[in-house]
Amino acid sequence: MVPDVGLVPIRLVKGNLSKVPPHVQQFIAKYVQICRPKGVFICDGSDEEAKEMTEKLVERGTLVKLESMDNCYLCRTDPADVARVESKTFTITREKFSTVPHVAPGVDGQLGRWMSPEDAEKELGSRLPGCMKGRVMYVIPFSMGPVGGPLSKPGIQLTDSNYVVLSMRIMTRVSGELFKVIGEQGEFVQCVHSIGAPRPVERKVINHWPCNPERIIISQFPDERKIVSYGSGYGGNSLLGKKCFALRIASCMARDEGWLAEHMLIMSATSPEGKEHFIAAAFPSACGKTNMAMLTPTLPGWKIKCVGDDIAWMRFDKDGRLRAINPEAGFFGVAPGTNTKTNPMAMATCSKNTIFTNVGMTSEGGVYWEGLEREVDPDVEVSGWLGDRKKIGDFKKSGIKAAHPNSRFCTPASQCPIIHPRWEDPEGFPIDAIIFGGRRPEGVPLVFESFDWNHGVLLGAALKSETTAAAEHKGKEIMHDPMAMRPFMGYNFGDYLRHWIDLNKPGRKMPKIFHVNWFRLDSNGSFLWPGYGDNIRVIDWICKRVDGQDNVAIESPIGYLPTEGSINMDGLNDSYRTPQNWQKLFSLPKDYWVEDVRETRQFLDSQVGIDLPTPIIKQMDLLQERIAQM
Ligand SMILES: Nc1nc2c(ncn2[C@@H]2O[C@H](COP(=O)(O)OP(=O)(O)OP(=O)(O)O)[C@@H](O)[C@H]2O)c(=O)[nH]1
Ligand SMILES: O=C([O-])CC(=O)C(=O)O
Ligand SMILES: [Mn+2]
Repeated sequence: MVPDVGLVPIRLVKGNLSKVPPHVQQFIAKYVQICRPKGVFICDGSDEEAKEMTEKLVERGTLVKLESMDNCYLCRTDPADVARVESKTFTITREKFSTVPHVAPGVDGQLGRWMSPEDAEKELGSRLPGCMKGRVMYVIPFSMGPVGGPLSKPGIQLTDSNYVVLSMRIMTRVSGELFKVIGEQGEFVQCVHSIGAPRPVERKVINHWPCNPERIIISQFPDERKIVSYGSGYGGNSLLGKKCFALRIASCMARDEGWLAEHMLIMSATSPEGKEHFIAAAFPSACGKTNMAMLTPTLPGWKIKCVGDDIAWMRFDKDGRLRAINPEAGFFGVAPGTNTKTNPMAMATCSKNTIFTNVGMTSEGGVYWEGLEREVDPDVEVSGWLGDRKKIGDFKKSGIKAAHPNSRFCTPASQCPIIHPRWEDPEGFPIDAIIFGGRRPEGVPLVFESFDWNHGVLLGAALKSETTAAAEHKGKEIMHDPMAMRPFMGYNFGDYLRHWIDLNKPGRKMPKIFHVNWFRLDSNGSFLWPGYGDNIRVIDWICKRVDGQDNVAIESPIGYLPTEGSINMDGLNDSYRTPQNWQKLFSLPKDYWVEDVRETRQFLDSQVGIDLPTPIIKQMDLLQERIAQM
């Protein structure tokens, strides 16, 4: 029920309600009525607004100014609020099976979590009323994609967290202009966020980071294009434009409107001959998208340009090309492991105007995390994300991490030195290749190519990876993460696969589909492949395939593999260039693959059940037959 605006006093702290279209006013009024903030602040996205807010947060202690950097700030969260909480993330639809597949009886479904509208009302009804008492409700008008662009979508986020306001300004396009756009278009995605800590707070506030981790709920209502998130201030839980909107809600919009919303980076690779190829790649969280999107090539003559590092919205144009935009405006990147060797472009990007969360801070007011050992003076003292002060070496010795493994930088994409000069082109870029990949310590070669589109969709559906710190999982295990979308699926995964398969229509130029694995290990546990900038060697091969070179690939049971020597190893350490190493990188142990495909089949059968599209079942049959004959 939407209350009459006239009946609800919207006490404005700042901003101008007259520019806000009536239906947006109603949305605000409804949640003022429910959440009871002490006032409403309508954001305009201006720099002054950010400056004022930042100063206030520094005064309060929520942000620490990083004195040796340019307009950079450190935020430390409550240690109980450091990652996405998949177990508390739900999709709410009337019909259960529009959200989740028909899993086999007795099987615990892993592809999406459904909640009934009645239960959602109960859960939210016990949380939202009065949840913003004593706090200001900020109204953030934002656009995913360039404002007003043909592939773009607007949203309004209500939040009681200033950290979220500042981060949303970096990650999305926040602008008062959007009230006009929404006034004209009508539609917008409703995003409601509360940290769940009304004043006076009942739970002890740690690190000036009020939150309510015991009661977290992240709820998506695809039919209403609405998101309600409660209890967490962190990342994908709270920056609602990102995973909740641009993946979970947008994948439903994409299903309805015939396009794709995917957990993919977008990059361009220009060969020494000057030919530019556009690539989209899906790897699960913390598996290398940001790194690949802006890699520094070690092969001479290649140029990489970054379009996006996490999310791609893609739609076929009238000429049958799949065009991709990056709906985001910033990078929310994993800090540990990032340094001037592995990812110099990310280091340059986050050297100014950046908010760091849960990293360490040097006594000089710089940042420190695991991976920066060689770039920070070893004699300098670092205060870790938990507040303990030690020298770098002592962190190492004690086994305590200076930065949380999921600590992040939140930084404007426009600052990336190799951002594509047309990265904000509202029409997007034509994708030549789609890559899937994960952390696969065993059995899976560095790169292979699907035989065709449907086989490629199976590669995505069968994606697995070792778990990382990006979500609440404990320990390392190989987990299925189909299409790198398991935590972000907005609807029934069987329907989603069907949607992918149905995209292949006559007259369309379908991208080629590949699978990569930078993470295969030697018997002594070290990586067989140098990774990072050397991944250009694999991209080089992929581009050759896109250009139709037949002599660089041979058929194998799992797809086309590079012919020996067709990956350029020039300049690599001798140990990488031996035939033995090639063998280790590309071997297909039969026992491993027999078991892998059996396990994948069992996973898809039990998890997707009768919703599994016939073409995927057929692809599984073919794969299993080919492997049996190995
Ligand atoms: N060995 C190896 N590690 C890599 C490579 N690329 C990335 N990594 C490591 O993987 C971790 C995550 O990399 P990111 O690029 O931030 O992952 P992401 O997919 O963007 O993660 P999200 O932002 O969570 O979606 C970092 O610690 C990297 O150092 C690679 O080619 N080889
Ligand atoms: O959602 C987040 O918190 C960060 C992210 O990009 C991911 O986990 O894939
Ligand atoms: Mn991500």
